[in-house]
Amino acid sequence: MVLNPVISKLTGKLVVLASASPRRLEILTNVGLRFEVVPSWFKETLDKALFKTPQDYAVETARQKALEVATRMPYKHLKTPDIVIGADTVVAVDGQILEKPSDKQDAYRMLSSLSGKEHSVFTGVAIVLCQDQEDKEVDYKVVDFYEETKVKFADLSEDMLWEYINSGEPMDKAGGYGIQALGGMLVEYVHGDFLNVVGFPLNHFCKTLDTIYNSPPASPDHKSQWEDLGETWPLVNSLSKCAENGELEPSDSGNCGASDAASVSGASASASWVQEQNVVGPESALASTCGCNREEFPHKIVDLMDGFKASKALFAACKLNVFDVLSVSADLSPKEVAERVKASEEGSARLLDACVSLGLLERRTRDDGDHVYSNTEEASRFLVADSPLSLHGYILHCNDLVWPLFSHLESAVREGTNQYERAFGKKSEDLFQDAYYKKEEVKLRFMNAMHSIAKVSVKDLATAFDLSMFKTACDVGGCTGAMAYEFTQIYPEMSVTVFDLPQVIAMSDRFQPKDQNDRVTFVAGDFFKDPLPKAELYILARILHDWSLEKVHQLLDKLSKECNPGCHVLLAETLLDEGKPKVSRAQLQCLNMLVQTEGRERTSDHYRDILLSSGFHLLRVHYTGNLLDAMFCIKT
Ligand SMILES: C[S@@+](CC[C@H](N)C(=O)[O-])C[C@H]1O[C@@H](n2cnc3c(N)ncnc32)[C@H](O)[C@@H]1O
Repeated sequence: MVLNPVISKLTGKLVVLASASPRRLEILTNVGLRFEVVPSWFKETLDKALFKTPQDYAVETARQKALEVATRMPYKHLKTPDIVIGADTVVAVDGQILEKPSDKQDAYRMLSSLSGKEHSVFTGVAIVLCQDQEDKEVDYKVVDFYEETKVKFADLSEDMLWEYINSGEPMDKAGGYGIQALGGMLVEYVHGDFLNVVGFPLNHFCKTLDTIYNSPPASPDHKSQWEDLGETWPLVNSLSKCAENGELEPSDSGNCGASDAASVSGASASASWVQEQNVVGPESALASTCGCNREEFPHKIVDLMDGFKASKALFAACKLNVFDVLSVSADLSPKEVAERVKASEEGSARLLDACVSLGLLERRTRDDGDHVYSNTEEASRFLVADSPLSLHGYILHCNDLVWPLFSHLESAVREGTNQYERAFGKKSEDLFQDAYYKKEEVKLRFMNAMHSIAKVSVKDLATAFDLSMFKTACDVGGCTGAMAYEFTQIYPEMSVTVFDLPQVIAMSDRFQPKDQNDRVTFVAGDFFKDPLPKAELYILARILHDWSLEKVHQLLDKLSKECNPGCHVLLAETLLDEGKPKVSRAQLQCLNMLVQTEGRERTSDHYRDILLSSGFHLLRVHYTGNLLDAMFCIKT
C-alpha cells in the first residue's frame, strides 16, 4: 500500500466524516484527506445484548451513523456525498462494553473496572459508498471493518482516579479515558494500533481504501457500462460474489476468507445494483453510443439547474408566511394552510411538498389519511419571522431585490456594473441614497435584512479574536445596532457607538432588543464626510465590499487620519481566499456585489495591500465558516 495515492484517490470526491470527534478529524486531516464534517444524528442506543461481540456492536453503530448521514445529505444538504465515513469506538472489559461515561460516577465505575487489567479497544469503521441512480434514488454500499487494540492500565489509586475524573477529560471518551492526553499516564502498555485507541484505525482504513480503489478488477474480461467503475468497485464486485454465495451476512464484520479484509453489504435494496455490475446487456452496449449511461448523468449540473427553483420555493414560502402560520398551529393540511396564507389549495399543496423535499417542513399522515405539515426544527429557528434568529428579513430582501438584479447577471457580466436600471428602471449613482433608502418601505426591508443576517453571523465574528482589552468601539455603518448589542453582551466592559446615515439612525429604535443596555449609543453621520466617534476599536462589517477601490481608499485614509497609532480595526467581509471552507459561497457573493453595488468581495491578501497603503497592518485573519470572515488590523 502506498499511502499518498490511496488518499489521493479521494481527491475531487465529496468525502464526509459522520463524526464530530475532534480526534478523528485531526487524524484524517493530518494525512491530507479533504472532507466535510457532518455529525451523525444516529443515537448510540442499539441494544448491546443483541450482538455476539463488542466489535459487532461497534461496527453496526458505525454503519448506522454513516448511513444516517449518507441518506440525510441528498435531501437536507441537497448534495450526494461520494463517501461517508462513520466510526464508533468502544472499550470492552470482562465481557462488558464501555462507551462514554454519563457522569462522574459512571466514569469512576468504568475506570475502576479497567484498573490493573488488560482491556480491548474496538473501533468499528463503516465506509458508505454512495451512487446517484437514474431515478434520482441514491444507492448505498457499505464497506466495514473493525480494529482491536489491547491496552493495559496500571493499578489506579482512588486519588489518581478522582484527580483524573475531575480533570473533565473522561467525559466524552469511550471507556472514560483519552490515551492521547492525561489518560496516557494511566497506561502500562498498548498492543496494536495506537490511533485505534485514540478513535480511528488509520492504517486499516488506508488498507481498506487501497483494496476498494486499487485492487485489480474481479474479472479481466469484464466489459460493460460499468467499465469506468472497474477500478472503483472491484471489492464491491468480488465481495458481492461472497454475499451471493452466502459467505457474508449483512453487517457481518467478518469477511470472505482473509482475516483483515473489509466486509460489504448493501443498504436499501442495493444488492440488485451490485449484481447489475456484472451484466453485459444490450442496454449497456447502447449506452456508449446513444446518450449517456446512468453513471455519466450530470447530476451536479442538473442540481444547479434546479437551484433557482429551490431558492424561489424558500422565498415564496417565507413571503407567504407559511412558516409563521405553521408556528402558530402545527399539523395543518394544505387546505388549512391555503386558507391562512390566502392562496390556492392546489398551489399550497405543491409548495408544501416542495418544502418537505427540501428539508424545510415535515409531513405526516393523519389517521384520516390526510397529509399534514409542520415546521422542521431549523425552520422554527430561522424561518419564522419573529424568532430571535430569523432570516425572514434577509430572505425577503433576496426575493424582492437580489432576485430581480440576478436575473440580469449576464448583462452585469458584459457591462461590469450593477443592474438597478434594468431591474428597477432607475440608475443608481449612490447605492444607498438611490437604491436602498429611496423609499421608506425599501429602507425598512434593507434594514431588516441587515439585522437578520447580522444576528446569525455576529457571534462568530465577535469571538474570532479576544477583544476584551477594548473599552470603546465604533461600529462604522452599524445599521440597526444588532452587532453592537452582541459585542456588548460578549464583552461586558465594552461600549459601542453605532455610526450610520441619519435616515438609518432615525429608524434604529424599531430594532432595539428588549434587554437593551446603555452601552450602545447611536450617532448619525456620513462616514465619507463627517468625523467618526472616537474609539479604541473600529468595526467595519460588510462596509468595504460595497465600494469601489477608490472609495475604499478614501474611507480607510480618512479613518487612518482620525485614529491614533495603536488603534485597532476589525474588518468583517466574505473573503475570497482559496482553500477556505465554502469558498463557492464567497464567489457567489462576489457576483451578488456585481449585480448590486459598485464594490466586490476581495481576498485577505488584497485587503492586506489596501490596508497597508492607508497605514494599517493586517495582524490576523480568521475564517469563521459562516458568512463573514474576520480580519484584525492595527494602525501603524
Ligand atoms: C451592507 S450594510 C452593513 C451593515 C452592518 N455593518 C452589518 O454588517 O450588518 C452597510 C451599512 O453602511 C451604511 N452606510 C452606507 N453609506 C454610509 C455612509 N456614507 N455613512 C455612514 N453609513 C453608511 C448603510 O446605511 C448600512 O447600514
